[in-house]
Amino acid sequence: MPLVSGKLLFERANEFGFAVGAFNFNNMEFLKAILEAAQEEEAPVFLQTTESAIGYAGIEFLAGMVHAVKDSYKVPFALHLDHGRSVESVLLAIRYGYTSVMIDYSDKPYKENLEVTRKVVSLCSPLGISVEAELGRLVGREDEVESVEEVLVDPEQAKEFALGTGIDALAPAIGTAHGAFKFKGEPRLDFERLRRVKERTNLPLVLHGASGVYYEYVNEINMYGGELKGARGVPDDDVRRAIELGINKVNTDTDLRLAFISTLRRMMSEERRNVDPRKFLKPAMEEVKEVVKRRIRLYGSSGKASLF
Ligand SMILES: O=C(CO)COP(=O)(O)O
Ligand SMILES: O=C[C@H](O)COP(=O)(O)O
Ligand SMILES: [Zn+2]
Ligand SMILES: [Zn+2]
Repeated sequence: MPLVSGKLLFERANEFGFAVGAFNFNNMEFLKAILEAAQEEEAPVFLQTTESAIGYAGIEFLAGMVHAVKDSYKVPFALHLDHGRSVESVLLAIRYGYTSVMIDYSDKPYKENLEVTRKVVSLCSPLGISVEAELGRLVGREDEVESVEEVLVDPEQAKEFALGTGIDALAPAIGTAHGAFKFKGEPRLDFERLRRVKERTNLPLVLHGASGVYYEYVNEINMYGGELKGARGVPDDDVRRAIELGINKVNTDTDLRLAFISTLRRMMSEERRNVDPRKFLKPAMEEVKEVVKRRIRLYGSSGKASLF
């Protein structure tokens, strides 16, 4: 039971009005931290890997670990390809037993996004694999953008795209960005746009670039030799509001990285004679688990494993 189709997670979350946490992993430490946090919170989760995670560890390791431990956990989880950039990536994920994929052609012309996404749905849907796609673009604070209209999702187009592709979930760009530097000034999400996308599509919606970039971690990193001045994330209240307006999957990667790196930086500075990596990695893994639990609670998905 634990390894389930993303379709199931998306449908229940949309029906019951909460969001499932989607957490990125590249190695055993993050995967274990996510699964243990989910188990303790009795929450469903998406375990997700990007193409660069696959480039780093190898898909056979990443998928292999998930398949090897899947019966040791009781909560339902999906193995998801995050930001798949080609049909080949999707085919590879299918071959390795992923139960959910994202095809991200959002930076290509609309028609191309529509056609490729439709093709991915035709490949995945008969296999019970869910498909997420993206409309609009997520831009970092360093990107030069002429106008907001140009990069944020168009609700009317979202409706047409949903009908034209048959996707299971849509990631609408509403003003967030990936990484630790999301906003130049005050955080600003376009909630009205989100409300309209939900109204027009009634699809499960996904919030990318949602990390909180918590002050404690940023501060600790800066204290122990890091350089993250000006880092800024999405406030918890904005995440809650987005979920109220129809977000059903929230992607978090940066918060896990910050939890991990802040612990490593502190430990390596404090334990100067230690040469056993496990003595650094274990507390870093524990801190990742803590932040995953914190995020799961924020999403309202604690205890929701019982719905499956
Ligand atoms: O959207 C994400 C992965 O797809 C991660 O976003 P963050 O960088 O805010 O954690
Ligand atoms: O897509 C969002 C990720 O946070 C970036 O991940 P990546 O460094 O594995 O590509
Ligand atoms: Zn994208
Ligand atoms: Zn993303």
